[in-house]
This record gives sequence, C-alpha cells and structure tokens, in this order.
Amino acid sequence: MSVLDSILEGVRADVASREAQLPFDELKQKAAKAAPPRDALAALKAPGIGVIAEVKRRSPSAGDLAAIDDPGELARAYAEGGARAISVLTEQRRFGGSLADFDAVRAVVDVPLLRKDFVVSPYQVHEARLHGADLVLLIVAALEQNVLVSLLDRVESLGMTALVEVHTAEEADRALEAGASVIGINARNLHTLEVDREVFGRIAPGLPIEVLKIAESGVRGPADLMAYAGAGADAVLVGEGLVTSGDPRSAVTQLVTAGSHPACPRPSR
Ligand SMILES: O=C(O)c1ccccc1NCC(=O)[C@H](O)[C@H](O)COP(=O)(O)O
Repeated sequence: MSVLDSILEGVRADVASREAQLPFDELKQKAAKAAPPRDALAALKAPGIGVIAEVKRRSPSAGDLAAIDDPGELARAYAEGGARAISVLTEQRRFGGSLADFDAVRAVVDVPLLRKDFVVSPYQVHEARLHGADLVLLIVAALEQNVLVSLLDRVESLGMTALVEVHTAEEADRALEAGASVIGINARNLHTLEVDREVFGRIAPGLPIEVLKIAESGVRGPADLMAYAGAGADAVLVGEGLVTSGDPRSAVTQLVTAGSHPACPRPSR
C-alpha cells in the first residue's frame, strides 16, 4: 500500500468516528453559525512573494520534527514575522496534528488559516468551517475527479478558498478542469517522499497567468524562496524549515524579507 493510501485509510476511519459523535447534519448547522471566512485570496495576492507558514509536528518523511507545546504561540510568531497565512496540519496519525491545534491557532491570530489535511469527504469541509478555516487543501492525487469537483464547489460555496495540490502536469490539468483558482505544486513525491524543487518549474509555466501558484515543500531558507519566485511562484508554503529552525519568528521574517526584496522576482500576475 502506498503512503498516500495508508494515510487515506486512517483519515477515513477517523472521519467516521468523529461523524458518529457529531452527525453531518448537526455539524453543518453548527458550521453555518461560524464567523465568516477571511478573504484568503486577497491576502495571498498582496505584493511580493507570500509566505504560508505551517504548524507541523511530524511527517512521514522526517519523523518527529518539533515538540510544539503551544501551537498558538508558534502561530503568533509566524504572524508577527509577516506570514500571509498559516497552515495547520490536522491529520493525527502521521503528522501528529489535530483540530485542537487548529483551534489554538485560530484563537490567537487573525491571518487566514489553511486546514491542511487529507480531505476526502464533505464532512471535513464543514468541520474546517466550524473551526474557523479560510482555506482548505484538496489533494488531486487523493480524489476522483467528480469528488474533487464537488469538494471544490463545497469549499467555495461556504466562502472559503480551495488550495488544490498537484504533483504532475496531468494533475494540474485536472485541477484546472475542476475550476481551481489557487494551485499548490508540491515538490514532495508522494511515493518516494523525496523533494525535487525542479517540479515547480516544470509545471507552473503551463498554468494560466491568473491562477495563483503556490510552491509547496522544500523551502529551507531565502535562497529556495527566491528560486521558486524565479520559477513563477506567488507564494511558498513552508513547514519543516520553520519548525526546525530554533527561531521560527526570525526564520519567517527572513523569508518574508526576501520575498519583498526588490531583487526577488515578482509574481507575474
Ligand atoms: O511532509 C511529508 O513527509 C509528507 C508526506 C506525505 C504527504 C504529505 C507530506 N507533507 C505535507 C506537505 O505538503 C508539507 O507539509 C508542506 O508542503 C510543507 O513542506 P516542508 O516545508 O518541506 O515541510
């Protein structure tokens, strides 16, 4: 079984057990009363290369990354360092995340928040909204086309923004066909878990100019951000490089400074 398939198996089991606690209809009613989502698209389109900073405890590729005692405090450091948005991993089994982490972050920052999970069911989309998400990740490789289309529609119908993640040009075509306006190109191969930063430069030129392009994975410092910017990224999504830095506030600040430096290639929008 591939890493992705084994992650998805656990996610489906966990969603089923949460749904047994809070039925879908009740969840939808509760989520409809949540405060409206922030305009994540506008935040990501601000001048310069945006930084989406991730709360990431562990990963299949690297194992334990950081003991994050207070995800809210980490998120505050990210926001104060200038992150445009914050990504919170909520998958528990392989990434050690949770909706409790998401709540802790939502309680202290006002920037748009991405629910970073393996979303396969409408239940998770309404759950994201209930917990105050503004963006929801949809991974093309994890979804049949009809499911991708219907989840994307659902995310948008709830006023949130879908970050549609791709790993290949074929997946990028599927994302476009589904109507994605924000596409994340993930440099981490889901089969080998290896990071190949060149993937972004192979896929991004094939995307329409108006699509917002996010480079995901492999940013370890300003040089990587600049390289992604040169290949056409509007923003970068960074986890490991921040949580293992020892000083996340300063690490984010360095990336944000690089992304707004006159020498940094500008987004082509
Ligand atoms: O990080 C992993 O090992 C991983 C394995 C399998 C599926 C997804 C995985 N990561 C999710 C992500 O997309 C990254 O957390 C995100 O792009 C940040 O990457 P990085 O800055 O390299 O931590």
